[in-house]
Amino acid sequence: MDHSLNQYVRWLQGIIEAINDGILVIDSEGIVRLINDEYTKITGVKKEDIIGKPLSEVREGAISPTVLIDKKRRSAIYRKVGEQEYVVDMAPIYYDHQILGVVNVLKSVNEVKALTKELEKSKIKLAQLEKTVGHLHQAKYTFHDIIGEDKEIKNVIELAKRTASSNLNVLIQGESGTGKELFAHAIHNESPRSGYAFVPINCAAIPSSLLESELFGYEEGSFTNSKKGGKIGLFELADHGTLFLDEIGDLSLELQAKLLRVLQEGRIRKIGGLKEQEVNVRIVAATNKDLLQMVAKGRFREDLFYRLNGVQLMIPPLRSRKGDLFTLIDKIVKHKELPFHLTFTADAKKQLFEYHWPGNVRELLNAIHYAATMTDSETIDIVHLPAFLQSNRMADDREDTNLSLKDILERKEREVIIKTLKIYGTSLKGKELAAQKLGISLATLYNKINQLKIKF
Ligand SMILES: Nc1ncnc2c1ncn2[C@@H]1O[C@H](COP(=O)(O)OP(=O)(O)OP(=O)(O)O)[C@@H](O)[C@H]1O
Repeated sequence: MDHSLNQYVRWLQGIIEAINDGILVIDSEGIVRLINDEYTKITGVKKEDIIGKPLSEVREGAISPTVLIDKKRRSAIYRKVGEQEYVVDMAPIYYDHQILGVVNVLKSVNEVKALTKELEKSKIKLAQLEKTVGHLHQAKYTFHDIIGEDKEIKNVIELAKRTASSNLNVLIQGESGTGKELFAHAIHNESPRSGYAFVPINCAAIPSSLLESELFGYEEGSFTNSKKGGKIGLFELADHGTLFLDEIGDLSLELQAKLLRVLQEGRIRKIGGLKEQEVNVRIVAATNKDLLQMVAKGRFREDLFYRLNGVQLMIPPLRSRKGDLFTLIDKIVKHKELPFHLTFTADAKKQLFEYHWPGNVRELLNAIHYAATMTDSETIDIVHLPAFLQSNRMADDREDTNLSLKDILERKEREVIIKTLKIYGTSLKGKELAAQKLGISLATLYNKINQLKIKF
C-alpha cells in the first residue's frame, strides 16, 4: 500500500463514508472540517453549505463548541432541527494531550419512528386478525341448546356440565347425529377456556397427509406448494382454548402417534420447523366408532385412548329416548327457520314415534324440514313425511277405509299436484311444465287447483 499522506487521507475518507451513521468533525476552532453523506441524509445539510464554516453559525444551538471548552463526552443528545430529528454522540479528539476538535456521530430518529409506526400498524392488523380468527373459532352452542328430558341423557348432560369446568380431556361417543358436536360446543362455552378459540376439525374429512399440516402447521418452503410465510396449525390456533377432534376413530396410526406425543409433552413442532412451541390445549374428541374395540383390534393406540378418555360421555341414540322426540320436534319447529307453526296428525305422530331413527336427531331434523316443505298447510300428515317414514302405511290405510273412494282419489290428486308444483314452481312456466308432467292441459290444471282449493 502507498503510504503517502494523500493516499492516507483518501483512505480515511472512504472509511468515514462507509459508516452507517452521520459523522461531523470540527477542529479546535469550531470550524467544520468534515461531514459524510449520511450526515447530509439525516440533517439535509450539504457539504458546500457547512465545510469551512464555524459550526455555531451554521447550526443554531450546536453543542460541539461547548465540548471544545469542557472536553466532556456526551452521548444520546436529542436534537430536532426543522423536521429532522436525531440523536448525537459527541467526543473530543485528542492528539498528544492536545485537543484537535470534536467528532459527532448522528443517528436518525425519523427512521426509528417510521419503523415504530410500521410496527404499530402491524400490531393493530395482528389484533384485528386475532379477533377475526377468534370469531371464526367460537363455539356456537351452549347447554341450553341441548334438549334432553329423558333420564339417560339428563345424566350425560349433568356429567358434561361438571366436566366443563375441569381441564380434563373429554371423549364423546355415540351414533351419528346424536349431538356429539353440540356437546363439544357446550362444554367449551361452559369452561374457563370459553374466552379462547374453539377449533373443530373432522379427522375423517381430510386426507392423513394434509391433516398433519392442518394440526401442526408448517414452515415456509417445507414442501412444494407450501404457502409463503408457512401455516399456523390448529393446535396453535386453539392455544388456551379447545380443539375438537371429530371422528377421532378415523385418525391414521401414524398421526395417532404424533398426536400422543403432543398430548404428552404439551409442545408442537411445525412441519419443517426446528423449534418446539408450548401449547395449552384441551382436547374434546368424538367418534361414532367403538374405540375400545378398535384398541383390541390394534387399530387405535391404547395409550392415546387413555389420554383422550379423561371423561367419557356416551350419548344415547334417539330410539332409546323416544320421550324426547316431541320436545325435539317442538324445538325444531320453533327455532329451525320454519316460517309457520306446524301441527302433526295423530297418525303422523305415531309414525314418527314408531320409527327407529338410525340417523338420530339429524335424521329427525331433516324429516321435519322435508315434511314442512311437502305440506301446503300447517298440518303434517303421513303423506308429507319422507318415503322411509311412509313404508308402514297401516295407519294411512286405516284412515283411508273411513273415506269414500272420491275422497281418497281427491286426496291423492291434491298430493300429486302439490308435489309437482313444488318441483316446477307456481309461475306460469312452472304450471305449464307441471301440467305437461302430469299429462293434463294447463286449463285442467287450473280447474283442479280451484276445485281442490290448493293454495300457495
Ligand atoms: N339433544 C339435542 N338437542 C337439540 N338438538 C340436537 C340434539 N342432538 C342433536 N341435535 C341436533 O342434531 C344435529 C346433529 O347433531 P351433531 O352434529 O351434534 O351430531 P353428531 O353426533 O356430532 O353427528 P356426527 O357423528 O355425524 O358428526 C345438529 O343440528 C344438532 O343441533
